[in-house]
Amino acid sequence: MRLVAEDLTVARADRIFFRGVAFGVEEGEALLVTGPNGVGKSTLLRMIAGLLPVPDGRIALEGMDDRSLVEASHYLGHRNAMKQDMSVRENLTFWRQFMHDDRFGDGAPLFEATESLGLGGLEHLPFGYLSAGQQRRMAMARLLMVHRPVWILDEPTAALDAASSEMFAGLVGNHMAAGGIVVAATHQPLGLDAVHSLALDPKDRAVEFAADPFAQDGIA
Ligand SMILES: Nc1ncnc2c1ncn2[C@@H]1O[C@H](COP(=O)(O)OP(=O)(O)OP(=O)(O)O)[C@@H](O)[C@H]1O
Repeated sequence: MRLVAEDLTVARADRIFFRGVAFGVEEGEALLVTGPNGVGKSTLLRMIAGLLPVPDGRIALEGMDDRSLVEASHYLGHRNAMKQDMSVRENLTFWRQFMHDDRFGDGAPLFEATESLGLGGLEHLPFGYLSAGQQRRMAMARLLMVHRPVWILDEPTAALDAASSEMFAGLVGNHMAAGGIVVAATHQPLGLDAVHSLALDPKDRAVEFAADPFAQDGIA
């Protein structure tokens, strides 16, 4: 299994940020995407996750003929994608049912996943009752509850204290040791081995408009 990008154009709506982006990430490796605010890290991650179109070039997961990159990926964005008024258990159960795929086998049971994140016993609470760091960690439980070989993580540790960041680095390290691939946008080192880095530099930004910059169609 290998995640590859070739001659990729990174663009959002009608704005082209970078051309010719390329990388390759093997099993057991991570790619850290770095760069200042607004440079295009989240845009690139959303393209890899299939949430934004690829205007030019190619992103693919090679060596998994029966599964597309989107099917093989977990995407943890800036936001946690959990309903504030629903309990933690209801939120996580929804995600397991929504993402379950027999081809990948079963993940950890709900209570084991929350325990692994140091949050066992809080499953009955409305998600909105948890602190910002607890919410972030609970959102990570779905990475454990549903197997996906590729984890796409947007600033995963932004709300976490040092101990929680270290715990998360351990989970990511386990995923990589089991042959998983990680792509993470981050402003902080994640403490991982086998890491490639892709620094998006504003100096290299293309900043082109692909079409009428005032057109509203296609705003993602
Ligand atoms: N929905 C959208 N439609 C059009 N442009 C957007 C949209 N969301 C973000 N942008 C623009 O795309 C550019 C890149 O944003 P992006 O979120 O990818 O940056 P980033 O590197 O992840 O930043 P940060 O470090 O602040 O998270 C920014 O100029 C931003 O204003």
